[in-house]
Amino acid sequence: MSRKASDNVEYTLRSLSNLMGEKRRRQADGSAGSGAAAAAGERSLIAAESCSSLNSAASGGDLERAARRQFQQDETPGFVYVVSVFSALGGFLFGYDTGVVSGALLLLKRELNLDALWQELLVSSTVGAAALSALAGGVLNGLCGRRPCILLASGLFTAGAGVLAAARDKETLLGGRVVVGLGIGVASMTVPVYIAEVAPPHLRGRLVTINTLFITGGQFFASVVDGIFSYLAKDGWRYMLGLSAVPAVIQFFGFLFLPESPRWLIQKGQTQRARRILSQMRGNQAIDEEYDSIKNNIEEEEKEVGAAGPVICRMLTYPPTRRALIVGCGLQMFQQLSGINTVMYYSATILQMSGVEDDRLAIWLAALTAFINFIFTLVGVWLVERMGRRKLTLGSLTGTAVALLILASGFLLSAQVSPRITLNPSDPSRQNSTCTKYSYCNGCMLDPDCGLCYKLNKSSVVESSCVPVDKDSTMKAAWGRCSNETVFKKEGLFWAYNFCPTPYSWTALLGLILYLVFFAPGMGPMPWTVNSEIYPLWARSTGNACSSGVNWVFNVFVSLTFLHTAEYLTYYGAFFLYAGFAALGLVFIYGCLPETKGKKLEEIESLFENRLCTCGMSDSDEGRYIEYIRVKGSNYHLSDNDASDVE
Ligand SMILES: O[C@H]1[C@H](O)[C@@H](O)[C@H](O)[C@@H](O)[C@H]1O
Repeated sequence: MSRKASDNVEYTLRSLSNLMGEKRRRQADGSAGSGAAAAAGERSLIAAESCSSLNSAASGGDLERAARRQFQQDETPGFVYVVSVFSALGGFLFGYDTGVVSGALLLLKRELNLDALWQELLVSSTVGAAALSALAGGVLNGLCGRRPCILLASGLFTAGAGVLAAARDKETLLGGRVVVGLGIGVASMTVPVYIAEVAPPHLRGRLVTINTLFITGGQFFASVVDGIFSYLAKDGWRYMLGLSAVPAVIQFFGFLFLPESPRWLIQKGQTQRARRILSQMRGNQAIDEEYDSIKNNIEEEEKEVGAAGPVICRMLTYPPTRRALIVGCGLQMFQQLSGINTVMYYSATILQMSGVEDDRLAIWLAALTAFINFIFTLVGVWLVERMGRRKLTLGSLTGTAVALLILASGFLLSAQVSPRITLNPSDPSRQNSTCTKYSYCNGCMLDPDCGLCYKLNKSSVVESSCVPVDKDSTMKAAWGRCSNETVFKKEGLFWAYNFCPTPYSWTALLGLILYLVFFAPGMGPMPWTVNSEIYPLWARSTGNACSSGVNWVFNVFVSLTFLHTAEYLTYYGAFFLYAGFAALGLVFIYGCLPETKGKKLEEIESLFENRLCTCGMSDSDEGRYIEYIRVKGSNYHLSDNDASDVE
């Protein structure tokens, strides 16, 4: 089954064009002349061959013109983009439905009187359901194909949005959130696979990364919708939760007209349909070679791995797929362990900590955070085919780890200069409260039931007291000086829930911004992109199901443990811990993640033939651009050093 890259030969004038461009650049440098002559003498590669088309274009000018003409004609048809964008609506819904709930909860908890447990249930039920359905999605994808799974996901999104918008009680809401979660899980594992399978190799990274762009776009859009409808105290949450039906319906109807993945069809023996769809996706480009390569690959796979036993067992017993699975799941695990969702969730507090007093402003600034995540994912779309997956992921995770250290240091410095509590007012209802036991703001801040009421003298905190927070709104105290928002603000009092006002708060803000700038282009999208390409066809659905499942399981794990981790290790401890995970992830990625840029899906398996985690050793080869050119049945392997041979 293993195919050496050199077996997958490609006759490509585009490569010639690239090589000639390189040659021209060298000539312009004035240094190419002698080198070119020597190299040409050594291997008069192309000229010596009897390829009539090349011979007829013997002069460099003709050849170049022919290459350019071919290059211009080889344009990717718009259809591939249409298909990718329609599929990526699944990513948008994933982002929207995971992002919108925080704003909806602010309104819901008042209207339906939700306690902490119910709020927690409404958030984690979706993520938990997504974990389960991502795992089940593997079987569905293998049996029914990618298209029915995308249709199923959009159906679930639509149904879930309808139930949520019309819900009369919390139980119905819970049901709706579970249905939406089932849709998210199926979409999160199917969409990247589908896009990777229809995209041409040179655009695959970019098109799959667009799916993550849609995820972060969905999160941004959700935060804007939350901001807008937060002004509508009654039923605002119905609009927030119901709006996702719009893109879901668009995707559903769009996909009724869009095709199945040609690779899946070939695997199922529906070769005529597969050929038709493949040529639709490739426009004027010849598809024979790609078609044969996919077909041969499937046949070889069947011969070598056999079809007996569950796919996951076959994957685990066959070393290349076992290694790919470890890399894919490892990437997803480290994505979540670097704390993205905690940082996003916590952004409003970090912003408040840095001096944003107004609650509404904090909501809008949280939308700004989501916007930074979105815009820098766009940078990733731009970079992925330039830098390649490996360098982009390594660079991104290094920056993420440094940003986490800055974020943690911000919290650490703030904790060290944590204001002292100087006033201890007694509860008028004489109820016992834990809040009075804290002598410093730091302890008060970590207790979810308490907040700090204080005044400012220049920039120092004075007359501070730790008092219970109002059960309905974390923006004010349950009783005392800070219990009436309009009055206490007029009197020059401030209320801090979840944070302590200190002169170092800006460090945390800097850490937050740097975190998003570095995380979003690489660690955000690459785990999804890489997973969509590293498994051979027979293992692709199962591989993606497992790795998406790992992503969701760690997502739940990190979100559920954050508050406890912060309680035991304090905030800075929690962020130092994430920085530690990011550092471990760096070692893992440096050692184990091979470069998949520009390779055909069928070639990628050969990257996992060597022992696991030996990629770091071959880093020096990475920059070399390798082209395989078939000239009348012969295979030539040209490194960039051979560019001069072409003319
Ligand atoms: O790739 C995405 C993206 O980075 C999102 O912002 C994040 O919320 C998801 O958990 C992650 O899987």
